[in-house]
Amino acid sequence: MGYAQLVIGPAGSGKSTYCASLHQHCETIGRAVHIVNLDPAAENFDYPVAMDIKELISLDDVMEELGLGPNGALIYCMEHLEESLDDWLEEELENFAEDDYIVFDCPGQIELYSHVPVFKNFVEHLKRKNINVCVVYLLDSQFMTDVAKFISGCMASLSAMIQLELPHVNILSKMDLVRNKKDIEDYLNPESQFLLSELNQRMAPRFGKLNKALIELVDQYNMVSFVPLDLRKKGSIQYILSQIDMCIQYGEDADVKIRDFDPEDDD
Ligand SMILES: Nc1nc2c(ncn2[C@@H]2O[C@H](COP(=O)(O)OP(=O)(O)OP(=O)(O)O)[C@@H](O)[C@H]2O)c(=O)[nH]1
Repeated sequence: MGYAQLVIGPAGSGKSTYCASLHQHCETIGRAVHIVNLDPAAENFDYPVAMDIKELISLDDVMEELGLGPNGALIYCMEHLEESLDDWLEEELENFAEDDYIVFDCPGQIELYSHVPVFKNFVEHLKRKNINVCVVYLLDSQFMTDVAKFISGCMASLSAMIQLELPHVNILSKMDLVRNKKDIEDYLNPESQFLLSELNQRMAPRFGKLNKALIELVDQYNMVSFVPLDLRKKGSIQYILSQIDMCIQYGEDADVKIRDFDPEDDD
């Protein structure tokens, strides 16, 4: 049995930074984790790259040779990955041991998880290899300055949840940039009518029913349960890792002791 995280989220939400911090943390606690780059446009990495899609195909080559723009070229690259699941991916996965823990750092184009079936097929392939996969969706905490951005971020996460049908952990990234916790509490409290009243204020009255339905959808899918990630706090990444481990049943048989961590603690 192997284990994997599929790290997704909008562009710039902090996916690669999370992967690098996770790698560093695992190194400190003596736990093996392999980070894989699945972004054909990525250039610089703060973690050792265990496997790289750019060895299969690179965005620059596709743009140059096919005369495509960045978005078209990205879709082309990912469709090429999809076509190469049984050969390139299969061969690359052979370099890992059966019970290895792999973290896939994915591109930020959100349509890859909502419209295009590439990641659906990618995770199906991993499942056939007996790998337990968890989706880790990062949302930038700065989205919580704007109700429309927050709702669209939630909807994107929800689409990925429905499309990929995997255990799913939502992370609120860049918590070090949140000056006042009160600012985000309103967004995360389903009881407060804050989101609905903000949306209603923004839009014409005829959208009232639509706004209500959207907010109910967010509540029903438990989308408000975000785990905060504050890289300044020592226990933050370990807390997130333990949540994900639980989802994919990693280390169930091992005698692992994880210090209880309260994400609200400052140390
Ligand atoms: N303050 C702060 N900045 C962060 C944090 N995480 C990421 N950043 C910054 O946010 C920017 C984007 O971070 P990345 O990790 O490259 O984000 P990404 O989601 O991998 O981006 P794409 O690959 O473009 O989709 C960089 O400038 C990071 O330094 C964080 O926890 N706190």
